[in-house]
Amino acid sequence: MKGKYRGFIFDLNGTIIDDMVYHTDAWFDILVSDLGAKLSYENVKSEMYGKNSELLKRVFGDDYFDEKTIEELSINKEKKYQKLYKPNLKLISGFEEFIDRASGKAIGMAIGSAAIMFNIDFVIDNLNIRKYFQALVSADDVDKSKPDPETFLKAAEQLKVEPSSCLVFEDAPKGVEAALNAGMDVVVLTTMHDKHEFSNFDNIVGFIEDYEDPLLEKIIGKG
Ligand SMILES: O=P(O)(O)OC[C@H]1O[C@@H](O)[C@H](O)[C@@H](O)[C@@H]1O
Repeated sequence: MKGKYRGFIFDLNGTIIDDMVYHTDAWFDILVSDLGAKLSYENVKSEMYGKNSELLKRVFGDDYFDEKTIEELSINKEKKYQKLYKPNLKLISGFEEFIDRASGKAIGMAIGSAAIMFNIDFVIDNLNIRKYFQALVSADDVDKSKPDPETFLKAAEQLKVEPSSCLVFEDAPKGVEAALNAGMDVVVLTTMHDKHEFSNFDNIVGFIEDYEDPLLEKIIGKG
């Protein structure tokens, strides 16, 4: 496996930071408490993929909100999320050491997220990790988000690495599906979903809890 990959593409939420519970809480507040959607907490969790606009249209129907309202709801959700999560904002264990080593081995590094840039900026600037990434692809940069492959294909293009030489780091089944659609292998972070939820996929090279896992040494080598 060592030397197979020339680009690493990281999902953001649940992959670089362990924050999915804060997204679920913020979405539950907006969708259920404020807007009256008939969804359980578990339903909210399973609807939470893709762009905010895609999620709102999936839950309420395509024509329920105008674009201006969708934009406002999306920003309100992220402000709520950032307020809830900020006191706990931290990288998943071993992440910075891992990307620092990968950078030293000339592996290109990107973020490919369904989050809007407002959230990507919030994470990478507060944690001071912007310097590691040569490409950032957010919800604002694609027509269709995950499970569509556009996010990861754009990241590969910006890194100037063939999709087949990119390794994606993801925590969500829809993200693994997006990587499969892009022709990319995946390492799955088990922060939010159990292993059995990924049994349909054949592009997974391994499951890790954090970046201290020995699997990563097999991928980039020692030192
Ligand atoms: O693609 P990522 O980085 O996991 O981000 C996904 C999440 O990004 C959040 O900003 C959205 O509001 C969530 O609904 C979505 O699940």
